[in-house]
Amino acid sequence: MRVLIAGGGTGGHIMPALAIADALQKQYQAELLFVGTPRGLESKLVPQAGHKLELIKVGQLKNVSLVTRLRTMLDLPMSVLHCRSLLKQFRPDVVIGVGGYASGPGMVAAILARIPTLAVEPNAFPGLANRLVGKHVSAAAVNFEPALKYFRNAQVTGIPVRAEFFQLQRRPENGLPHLLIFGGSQGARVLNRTMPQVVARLLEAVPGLTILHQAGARHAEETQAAYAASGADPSRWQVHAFLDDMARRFEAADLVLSRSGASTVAEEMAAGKPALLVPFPGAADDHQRKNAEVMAGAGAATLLLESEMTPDRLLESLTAMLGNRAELKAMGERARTLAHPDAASRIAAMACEVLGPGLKAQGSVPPIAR
Ligand SMILES: CC(=O)N[C@H]1[C@@H](OP(=O)(O)OP(=O)(O)OC[C@H]2O[C@@H](n3ccc(=O)[nH]c3=O)[C@H](O)[C@@H]2O)O[C@H](CO)[C@@H](O)[C@@H]1O
Repeated sequence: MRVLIAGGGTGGHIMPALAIADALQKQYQAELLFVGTPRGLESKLVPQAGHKLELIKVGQLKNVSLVTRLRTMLDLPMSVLHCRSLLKQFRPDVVIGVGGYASGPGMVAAILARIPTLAVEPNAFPGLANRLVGKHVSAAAVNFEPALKYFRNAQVTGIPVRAEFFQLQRRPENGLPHLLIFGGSQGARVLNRTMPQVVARLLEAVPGLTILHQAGARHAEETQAAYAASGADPSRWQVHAFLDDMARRFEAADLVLSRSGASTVAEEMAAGKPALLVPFPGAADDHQRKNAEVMAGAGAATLLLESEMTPDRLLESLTAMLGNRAELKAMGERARTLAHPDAASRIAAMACEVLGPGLKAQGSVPPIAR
């Protein structure tokens, strides 16, 4: 079967797309083509993973000036036409839209050409592209239940997370507490600025606590300096620019303080880690807040809005959470029940399900577990 995967932008879109591609190749020997934009992370990550990538021009619509929005609107028919010619050349049996810039034109072109489509939505509130095509797709795979209503034939499959997040050792009952702080791939300025103001008091309030803080490449130096100037015992905290071995870092943590990007939250669920979530308020349509609400609603995380996050409120929340190990453990277990270890294979199976019966008969397509 031939599958075209459209979309990208940030790691949050492209990482799940690559995992789905992997499952499609392994389970169904699928032939793949990615369609993305030159400014998205896909232009680096997709060729690196050994896949073919076609680039189209698509502008931004969210959180940009009116002029940029108008230009994007004017460019859109051209992007759809470009996708249409790619569809003619590649002749996919199904088009998967993973959200992000190239997803909208790719899916619109497929729907107009009556090619089966599968939308993948990582966030609790879908992005603009997926909201526009949601009711016209053949089926949709979503990460969170609140997103179901925006699509036709939608199922909660979760989004793929690296396998090692599911295989972590449980924390020892009586070990010294450890806090992991990270703000997504670029770090979170508000965490970088607020933590140094409270770290000395936090370490005093929670005996034995150690902290690992990922600050992002651009802010690591100043965050490190602010921690150093805080007077906190330097043997009990570390600041890093980026963490390559995130699963191991999760394993060592009793609590994670983070943003609530879709993959971040999915990894916390997979790892069974309780979290204090501070959604990025600038995320399109405030979707990080909705992602966080799903985890908090299940009793697996505490939600702290950036607008309400004074240093004292942050200190209070961290001290209260770290001071109650039994509750942290229970929250972690609740997080684990929300995880979806079979997300990639279920999404690959859904891609097969939306094909016509003739094509389905060519591959061994397992029924979708409901
Ligand atoms: C600012 C913004 O709009 N971000 C969006 C973007 O998230 P973005 O791609 O930034 O964030 P996600 O939380 O989805 O993923 C971050 C990924 O980076 C990894 N990581 C991070 C730091 C580090 O040091 N090492 C490391 O490996 C994490 O383990 C995770 O796998 O796409 C997501 C999926 O649509 C959205 O939910 C987010 O709201």
